[in-house]
This record gives sequence, C-alpha cells and structure tokens, in this order.
Amino acid sequence: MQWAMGELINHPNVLKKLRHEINEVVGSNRLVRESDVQNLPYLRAVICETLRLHPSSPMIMRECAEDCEINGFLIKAKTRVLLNHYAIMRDPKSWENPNEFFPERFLERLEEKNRNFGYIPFGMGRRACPGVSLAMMVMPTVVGALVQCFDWEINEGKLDLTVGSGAGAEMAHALVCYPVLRINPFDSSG
Ligand code: HEM
Repeated sequence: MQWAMGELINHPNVLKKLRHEINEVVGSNRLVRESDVQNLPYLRAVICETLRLHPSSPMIMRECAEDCEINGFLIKAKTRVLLNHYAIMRDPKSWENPNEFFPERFLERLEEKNRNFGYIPFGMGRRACPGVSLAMMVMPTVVGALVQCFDWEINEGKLDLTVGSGAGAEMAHALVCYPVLRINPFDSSG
C-alpha cells in the first residue's frame, strides 16, 4: 500500500483520475467500502499496476519433483528453482514501457496476461497465495479511502521511489508524506 501511495503521489494525473472515479461512485458523504471495490475499476487497476511493479514477494522458490527439461536445460529432481516475479512482471516482451506506472493497461486484456503467466504477484499453481481475495479487497478499500479523504504533501518535488536491495524489494527510502484533510465523510454537519 505504501508503494501505491508513493506512485500516486508521483503521478498526480493518476491520482486525479482515481479521485474522480471515487467521487463519481462513492461521493463525499461516506467512506469507500469494500462493497464499492467492484464498481471502481480504475482503483483496482491502480492496485494491480502497483503489484506488477512492486510485488511483495519478488522471488519464489520451487523444488523439482522429478527430472524435467525446460528450454533445452535438464533440471534434475530436487533442484531448487527461483522464479523472479519482479523480472517477469517487467519483461518488455509482455509489457509495453514495462517500468512505467500506467494503471490503464489493466483496464483491458488482463486475462490474456494472466494466462501467459506474465502477471503473477500472488504466485501461480497449487501453492499460489490463498490470501489473494482478502488482499484484493482490503488494499483497494484502504488506498481508496486515503485518496478520498486526504491530499498528500511531500517535502520535495518528487518522491525517490528507488527499489531497495533487500530480498523483499522494499523501498530504499522511507515514504514520508503528510495528509491534509480534504473531506471528512464522518462529519454529518458538512
Ligand atoms: C498484497 C498482498 C499479498 C501478496 C502480494 C502475496 C503474495 C504471495 C506470494 C507471491 C506467495 C507465494 C506463492 C507461490 O509460491 O506461488 C504467497 C503465499 C502465501 N500467502 Fe500471500 N500475498 C499477499 C497477501 C496475503 C494475505 C492477506 C494472506 C493471508 C491472509 C496471505 C497468505 C499466504 C500464505 C498462507 C501463503 C503460502 C501458500 C502456500 O505455500 O501454499 N497472503 N503470497
């Protein structure tokens, strides 16, 4: 979620478009709810694009159950294979301008990308993440509420969103931003 907020702050046009969608669908008299998520395609696209660029598990591991051949390479049984999600989801063969934060790409043709294993922030197969439904409900709701209720100020012109060198590909620099109240959906007097 901090990557989503960082990308939104660095892409004011995306933030504006997202806020417009939330204003249209939810309005300002109540907070974004989980049940709104299905009616907020651009919000979902923002979360999908964030997970593409910043998967929380950039690498996963598998152990071969039996000898197999992949692209002409013999992989012996019991070999441990690392899958690089981070690289797969930035592969220029699957993604146009792969390093660019562009949520619109998820408004169409997502299924096709899934089938080609080009988009796997939650892994794939029988050990894929069982928390995907919960995550894809909670993250949009929280990010949606943060965008709905607050403007976000930062110290300099742009945030430094360099990816850190750790195995979790976390932020190299802590996200520092300041909320400024826009609307208070709990304020019945307004
Ligand atoms: C943005 C949120 C999340 C992301 C990006 C994520 C991503 C992943 C990934 C990539 C894996 C490895 C899948 C594989 O090996 O193919 C995984 C496994 C797992 N995740 Fe998540 N996850 C998220 C949230 C959650 C939540 C909310 C829960 C539980 C409430 C959860 C529970 C698990 C469990 C139990 C596994 C191990 C599954 C297994 O080995 O069979 N995850 N997750």
